[in-house]
Amino acid sequence: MLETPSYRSGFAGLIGRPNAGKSTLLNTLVGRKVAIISDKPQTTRNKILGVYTDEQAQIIFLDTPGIHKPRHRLGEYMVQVAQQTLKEVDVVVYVVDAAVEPGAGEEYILNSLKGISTPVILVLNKIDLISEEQLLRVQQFFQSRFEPAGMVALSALQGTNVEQLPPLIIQHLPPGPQYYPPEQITDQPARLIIAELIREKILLLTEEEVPHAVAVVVEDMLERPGGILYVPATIYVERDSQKGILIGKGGRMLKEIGILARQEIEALLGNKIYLDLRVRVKKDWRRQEGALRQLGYEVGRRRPV
Ligand SMILES: Nc1nc2c(ncn2[C@@H]2O[C@H](COP(=O)(O)OP(=O)(O)OP(=O)(O)O)[C@@H](O)[C@H]2O)c(=O)[nH]1
Repeated sequence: MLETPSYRSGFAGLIGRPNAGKSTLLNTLVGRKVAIISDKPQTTRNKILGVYTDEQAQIIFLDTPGIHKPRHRLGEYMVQVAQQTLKEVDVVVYVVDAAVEPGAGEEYILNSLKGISTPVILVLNKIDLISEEQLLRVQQFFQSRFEPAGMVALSALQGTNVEQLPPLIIQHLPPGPQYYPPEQITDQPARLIIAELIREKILLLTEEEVPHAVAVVVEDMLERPGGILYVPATIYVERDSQKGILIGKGGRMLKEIGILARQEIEALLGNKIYLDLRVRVKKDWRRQEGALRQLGYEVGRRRPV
């Protein structure tokens, strides 16, 4: 993990109408894996779309559900989630299709931005399709509605000016560590899958009351020298007796769970891993809202650390 005093890292909320070119932009910025990642169903509120890393900073792009599809009937919840996300991120990246005249969809988004003090970077996309006059017109339209903290006209598809975007975002990020190894585009789906695999092994090896009382949280995925991925994971149970069963005599049960899970995870990731399993008791976690939230069973912002 790179951690220098001048390094910056933080969250960018990606917004824009459907078809504005958000995925294309992320693909150009971050790499081809992003599209695959965004296909995976995820339950987290703030889905990580991709992670951009360079020498100066790391930008974690978050999805903003509820803002992308203004035509859909939105529950109050979705609107709240969207607003909340916009407030919580360090910077908002608003992607616009400059090849279409701004209409009701953009007005909806502009409205959502009202009353939010987060800096907004305006991306006028698809400049390969339009004349300079049209670009100027679109630019004026947006500038008459709000004050962007930065603006760039680019073509996500052709890559024109795309390199100008990260510096605009980075200047709004706080100092912080590199949360993810540079080659890792996102680890959310991987973490969830690994947690499920561990849980599956527990179900296989234990019986009765234990399986239902178990929650598994993969705390991190860190690259260690030699290409080994260090994966600390916590198994939560409700009672001391369950903890005893899971650990087993002389730690045998936990070891067995670890071996079985590790084999499958290595096959899945194609990487050597060091699985560091711990068992913790969280009394009656299933009944406690706070505990549930902590375990990721409810909406709530979780920094990826
Ligand atoms: N000509 C041109 N086409 C682009 C550009 N960027 C994106 N597109 C095209 O616009 C369409 C929509 O792009 P996406 O990246 O899927 O848009 P999106 O905002 O992610 O759309 P949703 O997933 O519906 O929210 C695709 O056909 C892209 O190829 C660009 O810079 N120039």
